[in-house]
Amino acid sequence: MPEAVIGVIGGSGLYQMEGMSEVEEIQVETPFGAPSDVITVGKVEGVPMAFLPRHGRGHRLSPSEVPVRANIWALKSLGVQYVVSVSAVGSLREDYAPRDLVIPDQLFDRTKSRVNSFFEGGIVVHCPFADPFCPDLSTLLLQSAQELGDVTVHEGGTYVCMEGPLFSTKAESNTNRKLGFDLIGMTALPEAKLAREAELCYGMIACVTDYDCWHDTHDAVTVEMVVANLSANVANAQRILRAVAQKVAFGREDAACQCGTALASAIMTDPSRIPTDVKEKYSLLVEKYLS
Ligand SMILES: CSC[C@H]1O[C@H](OP(=O)(O)O)[C@H](O)[C@@H]1O
Ligand SMILES: Nc1ncnc2[nH]cnc12
Repeated sequence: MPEAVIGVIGGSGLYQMEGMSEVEEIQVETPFGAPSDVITVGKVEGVPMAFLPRHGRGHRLSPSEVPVRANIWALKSLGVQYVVSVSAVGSLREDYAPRDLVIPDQLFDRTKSRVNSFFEGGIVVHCPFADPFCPDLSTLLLQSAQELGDVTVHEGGTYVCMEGPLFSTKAESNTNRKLGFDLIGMTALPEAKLAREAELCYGMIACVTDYDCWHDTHDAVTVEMVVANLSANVANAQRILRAVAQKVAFGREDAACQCGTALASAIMTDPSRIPTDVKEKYSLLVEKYLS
């Protein structure tokens, strides 16, 4: 199997990575089934990258249907260390305007029916998650966006993840604003949690597509509005990805973040009590701690 240092999960409007060379399409199987689609592995600016469209090509999977465990496992199995999510988001504050980009730094979970962990069936793991986004990767994303010089990018913000697929009511949107949330979307969770369990650095380029439905002088969000604003943003997201790929090309051996050791003191179960078949199933994630 080809290897890649950086994995990109393309959200709404981003179904392929432009400018990739030496491209191979790989159908990866995982203990959690198949990912959203084939994974495209190739080189971007000479750096090996894996690209996966979160909703599948043609946007076939709703946010609740995305096979998140398979997606993260598949990227890990390709050697990925850095995962960048590109996501369409609604803005809950005036100064984060449609077509701006945001590198968020916090998440709030309002999902209702999603599996949040890889670990089950005889192995219990509690990972730290106070800072859900990798600070190092987020800094690289921010710097790369700023270096473009012609995009508006905001540093930080709390993304509240709703279940969807319907957009929020006005009561929900206004409440989310009062609670201090900055952005709303439907897909960052459990993706960020699973990336942490897989010891991957996870960061997001959030593309603001609308003001949800709270803003008196803007129409409530529609898919048409999202798509129109996204097409303007996706090209910029790809420019940032090209720059970031070059900055992470050599992997994270000297990284300051803790992402690569997130499981080091998180496995609660007495190793002697973990059944052999469970150890085997999870070897991609836990072998270095259990052998
Ligand atoms: C098409 S608007 C709603 C849709 O867009 C976002 O998806 P993604 O994060 O994959 O870009 C949002 O979370 C919803 O799934
Ligand atoms: N307003 C919104 N609510 C939830 N997800 C979104 N994705 C893009 N805009 C959104």
